[in-house]
Amino acid sequence: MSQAPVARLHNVTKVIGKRTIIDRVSFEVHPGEVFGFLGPNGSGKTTTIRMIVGLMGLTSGDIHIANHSIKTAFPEAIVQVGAIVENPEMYKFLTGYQNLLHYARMNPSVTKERIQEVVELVGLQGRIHDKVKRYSLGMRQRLGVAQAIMHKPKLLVLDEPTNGLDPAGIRELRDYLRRLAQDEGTAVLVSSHLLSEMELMCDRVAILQKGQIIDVRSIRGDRAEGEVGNPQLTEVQFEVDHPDAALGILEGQGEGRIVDGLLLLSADRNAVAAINRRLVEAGIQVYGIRTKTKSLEDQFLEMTRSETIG
Ligand SMILES: Nc1ncnc2c1ncn2[C@@H]1O[C@H](COP(=O)(O)OP(=O)(O)OP(=O)(O)O)[C@@H](O)[C@H]1O
Repeated sequence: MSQAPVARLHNVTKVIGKRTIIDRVSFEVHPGEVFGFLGPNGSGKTTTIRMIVGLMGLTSGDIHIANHSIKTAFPEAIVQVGAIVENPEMYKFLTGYQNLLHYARMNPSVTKERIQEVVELVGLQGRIHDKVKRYSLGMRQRLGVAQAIMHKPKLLVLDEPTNGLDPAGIRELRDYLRRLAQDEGTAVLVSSHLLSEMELMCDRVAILQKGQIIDVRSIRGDRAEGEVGNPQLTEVQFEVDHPDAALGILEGQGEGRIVDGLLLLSADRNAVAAINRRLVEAGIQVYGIRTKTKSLEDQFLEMTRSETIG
């Protein structure tokens, strides 16, 4: 991507007491991108987000927002951030519009035209003059997002925005976040512990495990409609006469193991033919080869399984 990143985390580390909660986390979020911050409960998503939005200091490393360091140029950096980290405070006895007007008064740069614009962006135009107490959870969240983007921040940060939403609410959230990213060029950072939701919503995800980033990957673009997951990594099953010998021959060709007399390899799909040739040339009889494309779901579960086992 050629455009400068809106958010750049570089070796962000947080130590609380003697525990390193966040360990050298680095990633970038670009303009117009919906970026997922994915990790199991307790992996450190909220802590990282609190540092990005200035609610918590860093132990080391740095965060740049629109090229301003939050350590050395905090006011310039933070003005470019809109966020919903905890539940947004709304006056339930006022209408959605009155709530937005109330926040707009605190920020002289926000015009009535801008309020109208954000109301349309989040799709609340039909209900904006209803009292907030009559809003569903999804509508309250839209109002929260409308409020967070009123001052045209370059970065919008939402911590677990799908929590409590039904599938229709999640779909709507996805649609208006994409509209926001496309129409206003906003970089959107959303956290979640649910991969299935991130796959529907995001262009890229970073996977966090025990305070460390273990993977950053694209999850859109190269997959067909309805197909889930990234087709690059494949689990290949080789049925051979001597699995142990075959495993030895393939040492260094990717992760391998023997299960029920079958040799299982995690390998790039394109490498399968070369692996087969190597086995045959070494005198191994190959009776069958089966490939199974690992979905991002499989990989995420594999990556995070150690977390639950301990
Ligand atoms: N102020 C604190 N003092 C001590 N430990 C903390 C503090 N804040 C967070 N932690 C610990 O840091 C780890 C990461 O917590 P964090 O809330 O960032 O994770 P998370 O990925 O957002 O999880 P969840 O989805 O459950 O909120 C947890 O083990 C938590 O207990």
